[in-house]
Amino acid sequence: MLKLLVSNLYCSHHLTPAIRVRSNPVNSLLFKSLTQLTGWNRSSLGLRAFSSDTDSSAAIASTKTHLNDCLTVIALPLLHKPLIPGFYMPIYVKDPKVLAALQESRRQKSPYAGAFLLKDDDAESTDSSSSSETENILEKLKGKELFNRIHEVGTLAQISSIQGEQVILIGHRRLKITEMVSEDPLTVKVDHVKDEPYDKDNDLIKATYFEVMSTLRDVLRTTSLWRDQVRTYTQACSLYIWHCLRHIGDFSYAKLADFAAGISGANKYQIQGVLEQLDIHTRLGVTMVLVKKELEINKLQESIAKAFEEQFKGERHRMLLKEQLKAIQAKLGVETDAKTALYEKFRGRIDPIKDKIPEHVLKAIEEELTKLKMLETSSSEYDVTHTYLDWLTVLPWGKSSDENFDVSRAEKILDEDHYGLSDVKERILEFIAVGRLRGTSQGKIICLSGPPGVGKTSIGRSIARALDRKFFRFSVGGLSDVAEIKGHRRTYIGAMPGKMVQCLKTVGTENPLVLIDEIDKLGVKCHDGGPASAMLELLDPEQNANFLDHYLDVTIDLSKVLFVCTANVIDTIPRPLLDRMEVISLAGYITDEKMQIARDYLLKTARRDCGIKPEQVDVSDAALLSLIENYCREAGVRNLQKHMEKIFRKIALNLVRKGTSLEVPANSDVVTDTEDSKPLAKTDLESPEATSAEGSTVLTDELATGDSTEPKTEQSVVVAETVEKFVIDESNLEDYVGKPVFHAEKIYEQTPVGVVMGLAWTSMGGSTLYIETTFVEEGEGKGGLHITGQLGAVMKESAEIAHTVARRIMHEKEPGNQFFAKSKLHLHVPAGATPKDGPSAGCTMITSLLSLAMKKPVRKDLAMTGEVTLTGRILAIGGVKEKTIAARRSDVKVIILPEANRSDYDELAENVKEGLNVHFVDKYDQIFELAFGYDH
Ligand SMILES: Nc1ncnc2c1ncn2[C@@H]1O[C@H](COP(=O)(O)OP(=O)(O)OP(=O)(O)O)[C@@H](O)[C@H]1O
Repeated sequence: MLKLLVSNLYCSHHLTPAIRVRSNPVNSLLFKSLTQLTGWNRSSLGLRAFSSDTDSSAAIASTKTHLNDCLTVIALPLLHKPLIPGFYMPIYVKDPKVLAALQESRRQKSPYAGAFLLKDDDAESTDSSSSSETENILEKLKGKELFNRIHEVGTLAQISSIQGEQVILIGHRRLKITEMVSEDPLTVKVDHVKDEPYDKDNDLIKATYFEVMSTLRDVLRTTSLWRDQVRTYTQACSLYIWHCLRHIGDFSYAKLADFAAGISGANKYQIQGVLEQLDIHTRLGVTMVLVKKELEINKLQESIAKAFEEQFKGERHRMLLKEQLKAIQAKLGVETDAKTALYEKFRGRIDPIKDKIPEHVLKAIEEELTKLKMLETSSSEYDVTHTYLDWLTVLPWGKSSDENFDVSRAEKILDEDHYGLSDVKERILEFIAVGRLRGTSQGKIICLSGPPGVGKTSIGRSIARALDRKFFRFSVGGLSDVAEIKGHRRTYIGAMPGKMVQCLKTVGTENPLVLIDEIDKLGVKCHDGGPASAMLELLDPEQNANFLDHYLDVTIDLSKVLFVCTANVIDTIPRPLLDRMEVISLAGYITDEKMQIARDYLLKTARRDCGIKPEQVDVSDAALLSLIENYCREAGVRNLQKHMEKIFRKIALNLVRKGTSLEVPANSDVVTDTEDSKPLAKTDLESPEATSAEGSTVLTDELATGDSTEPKTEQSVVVAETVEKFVIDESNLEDYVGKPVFHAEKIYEQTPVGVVMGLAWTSMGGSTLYIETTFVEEGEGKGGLHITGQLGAVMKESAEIAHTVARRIMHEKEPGNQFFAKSKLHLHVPAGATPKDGPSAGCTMITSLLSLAMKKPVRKDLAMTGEVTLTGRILAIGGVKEKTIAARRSDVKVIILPEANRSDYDELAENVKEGLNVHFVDKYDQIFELAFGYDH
């Protein structure tokens, strides 16, 4: 309707007299834009004064014939609406005979024809017909049949131009058919119909005239399409409207009625009614009804627009509104093929699972689908809706993998994948057993904490395999943007959902096991603590049943997801998160354990990954031990694994160089060794990032199938005839991995006076460290302690306490000893570059100071740990397991631990405690005896 209005208005010759053109820049712009919008040129816009009922029409096209002479004309049928005098109308003439006749009449300087509206046939509804169907109707209608189908009253039309089949008509005056002259082309005799005379001063006519005029002004002002175009395209249009409005007053009563009818969105019969109406007052009355209706429609559109705008604020929704208006305007019910296909695709996704999709999500999907139908495919809003629907419909609504709570199977898988870790495995089995009894393992967050490379991630993967859940991993180390977790709002360009939604899409089930790596390195320092609270929202079983991703904008249920977090230390995990977690600690491995892991797991995996057969390599135990002790002194086995890979890569290169390689790709996981063909902990399709360097804060993710992937053994492998065997032992290890990085951890074979070994714990695991004290100078009143070694505040205080306690003990043991009173001492903790802190070195410091004061070294192979109070009480410390393992690594034979840690020690596995002589103390005096008594 509005579209018609625009086309009529632009093309109306009624308006052209109103534009008094002067040559100035604004007018030039005006005509430029009008010609752009209408496709008309300057002359065809009829810029000179033009009256539709006078001879001056010659100004538009040079004609010889006087209008009054046009009494026999070719009858042109009009399909969509009648031609109102003063308006132009392009039509398509397919019939070559009619076209030729029209061209001939132009050549003879009598370019006129009669334009008559076609009556509807009951069987054909031309309004809804497509253009091709319409052409068919016109092609079929000829001669008498056509004569019977056209309205009697029509318009004398000037043939302004003929381009191909397009003929442009300009309406001049009303005609009435009197008789048919010839059939092909249909030619008719016509009378020129005159308006009935009327009294210009009649108040009733005047009032109707003004009412039509003011309503018309309102229509022009309120038509949103006009306003939009004026705002968007060109200022010249506003000038144009301004001219229209100003000069409507210049129209005669009859012309005003015609103009109003022409620009209204009324249907063709209503306009035909205006055309046939010769009584001016009645014509004005009828058009008044039409324009008032137009105004009402405009107002309705306005209020719909406002309501929409209020409901959906922001640019995105304004665009949506525009699209909807366009859709209304064009009355488009036809979708493009692409759009229909897309619509069908989404329908195909949701229709089979409708009952499983939560109601609120289904509602959102349906709304978006309706919107998609109305949007233009070229609009940006269409793309946004398309992507949004893609996400909403692709999520695994109601789709879960069947959970397996078979404890013995789980035990087998855990053992298959990991050596040792019996306490950890036990905890996991307990967890699975509870899941079996409850029927679900929901509502728990497991946190695996421990130093790098101890197998936290791979344990997570094994749990997924044991439970038959899909596996997804992502790291949150250093993450500070909440959007990574909760997604971006859809209004942002390139908006994406958060990691969790991406995870669900990737795994395709509602109940995966999600491993969140490095939760202790979550960026909590950001001003609103965003990531931590977003994490809480994600992990907390109370909240995650209604997790709101900003992009999805509908809540999703994450309560079926099993979350496993990993952390190096638990101190930095935000407290509310930690409270909800079930922490399982992995302390690190002793040398024996590493040997087992290296031989039974890492070596085989590394060899297989390099495509080397078992009979081609022999790695001796001595070589493995040397690797562990001299190259990879770490709590975990990551570095050890890297060294193994390095060795096998070198062997692979040698094999290939010597041409004795197997004829399989180096990265193939084909093995012929049946002994080695048992599955080795591979639950997933590992991404390269999954084995990235320690401490990496790069956000990575990976997908695992959760299914066991048995190594392929059947594939045929051609083995070279002579298989060279590579033997790796201590003597040639350097050729493969270079010079040893570490030498013995012990700096001293026998600790000298003033030096005592302590036990420390860091996020990288446990380690041994020496406390060294030495005498600086002596003098009256010079007693004091200088401290170095990058010690933190707590450790510095601990040194001061140790100095005081040592002085008191010395005073008790040797009352005359003035050593502490007169000596300036220096206490240092190597290595100087490593920052250290904590109170657990208190007892070691006292012992070191007393050793110096008494000039007596402590007993051999002794290490200790414990916090000391000013009165000499020994308090509990943390990391007993890590410290014990570190002591074993350094060949310590005697360790002193606080009595309060006895139970922690008792819980340790026998192999960890093996060969250790442990003493539990609660007073420093006991340590004094143990360190200097030598008898024990
Ligand atoms: N007990 C074990 N038995 C067999 N293999 C192990 C064991 N512990 C660790 N590994 C292996 O060591 C490698 C490193 O383990 P993983 O990546 O799981 O360490 P992590 O504790 O997650 O380290 P980070 O804290 O750096 O993420 C893996 O290949 C893993 O299979």
